[in-house]
Amino acid sequence: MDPTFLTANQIWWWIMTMSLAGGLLVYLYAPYWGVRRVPGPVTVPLIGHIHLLAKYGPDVFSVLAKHYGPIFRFHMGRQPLIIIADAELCREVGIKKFKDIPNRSIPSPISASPLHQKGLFFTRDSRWSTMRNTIVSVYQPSHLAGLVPMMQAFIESATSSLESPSTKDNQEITFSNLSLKLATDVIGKAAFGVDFGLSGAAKSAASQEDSTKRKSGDEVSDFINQHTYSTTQLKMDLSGSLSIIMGQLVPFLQEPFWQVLKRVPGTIDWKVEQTNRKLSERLNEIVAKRIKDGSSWARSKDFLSLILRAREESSSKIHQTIFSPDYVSAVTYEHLLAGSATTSFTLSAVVYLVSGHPEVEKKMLEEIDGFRPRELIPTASDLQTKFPYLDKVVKEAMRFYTVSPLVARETSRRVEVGGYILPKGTWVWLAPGVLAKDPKNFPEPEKFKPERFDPNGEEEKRRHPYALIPFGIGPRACIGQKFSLQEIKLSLIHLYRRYVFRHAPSMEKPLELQYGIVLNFKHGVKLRVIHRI
Ligand code: HEM
Repeated sequence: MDPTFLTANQIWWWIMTMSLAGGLLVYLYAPYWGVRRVPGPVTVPLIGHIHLLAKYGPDVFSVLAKHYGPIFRFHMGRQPLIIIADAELCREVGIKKFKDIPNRSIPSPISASPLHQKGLFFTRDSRWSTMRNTIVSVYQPSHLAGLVPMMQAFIESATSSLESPSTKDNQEITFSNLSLKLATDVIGKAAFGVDFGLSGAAKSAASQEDSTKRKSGDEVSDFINQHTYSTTQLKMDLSGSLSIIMGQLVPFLQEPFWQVLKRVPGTIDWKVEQTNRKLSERLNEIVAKRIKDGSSWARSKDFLSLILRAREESSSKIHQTIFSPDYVSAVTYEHLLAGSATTSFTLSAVVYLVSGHPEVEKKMLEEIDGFRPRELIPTASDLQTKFPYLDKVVKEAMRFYTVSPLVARETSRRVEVGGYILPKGTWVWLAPGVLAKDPKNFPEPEKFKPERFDPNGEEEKRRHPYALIPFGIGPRACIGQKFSLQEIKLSLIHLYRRYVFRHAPSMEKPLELQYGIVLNFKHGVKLRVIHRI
């Protein structure tokens, strides 16, 4: 046979191979093509820019913003993100063009988890607005004000170990553990009406209005372990499960990988599946029981009861369908997810920063000590109006360590942003973490200076109104903002009436952070406790 001629079979294989290679190239480059005019670094096939995350850590977006300007491309594997690193452009995306960009993109760690997808965070369009309008009523100021005694009871409980006679000055504690237990207990009670009992002995006010019997210790810690595992596996870099990694690199392979690996005992995917299934079953049980018990939760003020009541009272069929039991479970669980790690991180960040800045600590103590009598628990209104310096300290800590440095959005139609036309389905991510370190709005951004928020100061007057957006922006901004600030300020007042803190010798310098679904402390916040009284 003449070797220069190919057989029909060989030609067929050649065409197939070329078509597959061409198809794969189109698949890998299609999302890039629509946004190719937006500037960005050169992409590495398959991994995109993920290696830059490893190189620069959480600062990667500030580094890229300096180089490429206020709007640039960052590829998570095949998926381009259009990063918005400018306050005015954030206003454009989050508020002015909200109708064109109303939803969040669903990152691959979430796409395999219906539990995480059915909450408010990832629901879309009209389902989201109906859910949000109902849920928002739970955050009325009068309801939040009524939560102060419950929050205070958990704060006292969580900090009671610091007061024990055996506790000596200079005792070293991992404050971030204490604050996570506290925040999880508070949100567990507020969301489910269940006392998880992590913060120590449950105190009276927390237990009094408890319509649900306290669960046994084992059952609760099991639930919390599952919650922690499920949350910490939602990783954005390449350290998650194999199916999540595939989802980052070649998204269409995520589902088949997940379907296979979740059946293979010992793999992370299998463990995640087991955990999420148990978590969902547990949540569905709580919801089903609450629906069955009917009148017994009629006066309960927890989030789950309020949602169920709104659902019962609504004559609208749509309402009942939108709040089907699985969505009620998801949205209630989401509170635990969205409200515990974020609030706890912020509280720990404040205490860590104040411990290293005695001049800030002095002013804060003067203000807290000036609120009398000493035993008086501030009301919600006191918290909002009588602690202006504390407000500045919390704001500055949230600027210094922005717990959600990125806020995900997705275009619903073709839209122009910052001079670029973005096709429908483009992932547009706001970068509050970059804005917070922009010297245009925050001179000397690496200095911890609560005074920069002085309303009469030049810096505050000159600053763009959306330069600090740790809770996001526009109609989709954080629903729990007032809830968490109330809890954080109440905790700080309780703590600083009794103690001050210093960095423990075992605390690393500089502080190391790690990227998960939100920012976290790599080795915890370790402090020495000094009694004031
Ligand atoms: C310091 C504490 C917190 C921080 C920094 C924080 C931050 C955020 C951010 C940045 C967003 C995205 C906003 C956007 O897309 O514009 C968000 C959304 C959300 N947060 Fe928070 N959060 C905190 C506490 C809480 C708490 C305590 C809860 C629940 C009680 C909560 C529930 C939610 C929910 C449900 C959403 C989704 C809202 C929607 O899509 O309509 N968060 N949060």
